Amino acid sequence: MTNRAEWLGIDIVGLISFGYRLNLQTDETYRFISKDFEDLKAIINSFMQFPSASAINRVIEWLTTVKRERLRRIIFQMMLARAAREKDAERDFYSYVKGNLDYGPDYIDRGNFIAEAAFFITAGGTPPATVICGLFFYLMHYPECYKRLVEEIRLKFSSGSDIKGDSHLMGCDYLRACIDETLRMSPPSLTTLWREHDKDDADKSPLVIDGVVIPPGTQVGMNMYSLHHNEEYFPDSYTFSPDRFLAPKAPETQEQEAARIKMQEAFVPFLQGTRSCAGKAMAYAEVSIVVAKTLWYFDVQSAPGKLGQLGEGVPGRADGRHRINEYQMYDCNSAAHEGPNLIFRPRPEAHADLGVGK
Ligand code: HEM
Repeated sequence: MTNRAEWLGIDIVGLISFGYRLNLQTDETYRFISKDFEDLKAIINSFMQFPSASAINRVIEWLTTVKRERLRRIIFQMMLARAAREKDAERDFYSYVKGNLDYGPDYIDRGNFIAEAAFFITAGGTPPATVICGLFFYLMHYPECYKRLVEEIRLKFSSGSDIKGDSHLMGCDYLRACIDETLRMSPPSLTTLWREHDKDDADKSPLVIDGVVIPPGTQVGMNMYSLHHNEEYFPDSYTFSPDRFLAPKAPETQEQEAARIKMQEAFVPFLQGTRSCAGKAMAYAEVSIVVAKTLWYFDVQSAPGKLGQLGEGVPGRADGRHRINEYQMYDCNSAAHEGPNLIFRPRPEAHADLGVGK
C-alpha cells in the first residue's frame, strides 16, 4: 500500500496547493516525486541528527543534483501553470498566499516560495499516507478492531458517496480512535524534531525544562515514538488499543481521570505550539475519508503467505524490530515504511453505488 497511499497523498496536496492534477495514481509520469522526496528527506534527516555531517554537503548536493533538479522543475511547472490562471480560479493554497501574504512583489515569482511549496508538498503529501498504511496494517493484525470499524462505517452510511468531510463522518468515534491510536503507535514524524532557544531572542530569561536550565544555542528534542510508548502515559503501549481514546464508558475515579488527562497531554503527533502542524484538520479529514470510503466499498484482507507479512517485525530480532504486530517504520522526518500488502474485494453494494458492472 505504501506507494499507492503516497501517490494519493501527493495527488491531493498537488490539488490543494496549486489546483494541479499530478495524477500519480493513474499515470507514471510524476511518480518519481514520492521516491525523490523520500531519498532527499533521508539525507536531510541525517544532517538534522548529525549536524557535523553537513561538512560533506557539497558532495551530497552533487550526488543528488538530478533528483533535486527534477523536483524543482515540476514544482516550478505547477507554480507557473497556476500563476497563469486567475487568483481565485481554485480554492487552493496559492489563492490564499497570493491574496493574503505580503512578502513583496518578487516573493511568488522568485523569492522563497518554491522552497515553501516543496516543503508543503512533502509535509502534506506523505504523513497522511503513513497513517493510512499504518491503520490498515493494524486493522489486519487486530481483526476485532477491523470488525468493529467496518460495522461503524457501514451502519452509519447508506452509500459510499455520502462519505465526505462533514460532521457525520467526524462523529464516527471509533474511526477517530483508530486514527489516533495509529498516530500514537506509529507517528509519521518519527525523527527527533530539534528546537533551540534563539541566541538573539530579546527575552534573555533562561529556558527551564524539567528543572534543567537549557542555555541559549543548545538544541533540545523529544522523540515522539519514545513519548508515545512511555508506559507511564500509555500502558501496554505496544498493543493497538483504540479504546484508550474513546470516552470512558463508566464514571471514572479521580485517579483514572487524571491518568486519562495525562495521556491526552502526552499525545502529540502534530506537536504543539506555534510551529505545530498547519494541516492537522486537513489530515484528519483526508485520512477519515480515505479509510471510511475504502471500508464502505471493499472487504479487506492481508495478502497470503510471505507477501502478507510485509511491514511486520521479525520475531527474534534484537534491535526492537521483533514485534509482528507493530508496523515497522524507519527514522526520518516523515517516516519511511513498506506495505502492508492487502487484497481489496468490492462489496456488491459498491457496484451498485458506483454504477459499474460486477
Ligand atoms: C497525519 C498527518 C500529519 C502529521 C502527523 C503531521 C505532523 C506534523 C508535525 C509533527 C509538524 C511539525 C514539524 C516540525 O516542527 O519540525 C508539522 C508541520 C507542518 N505540517 Fe503537518 N502533519 C500531517 C499532515 C499535514 C498536511 C495534510 C499538511 C498540509 C496539507 C501539513 C502541513 C504542515 C505544515 C505547513 C507544517 C509547518 C508548520 C510551521 O512550521 O509553521 N501537514 N506537521
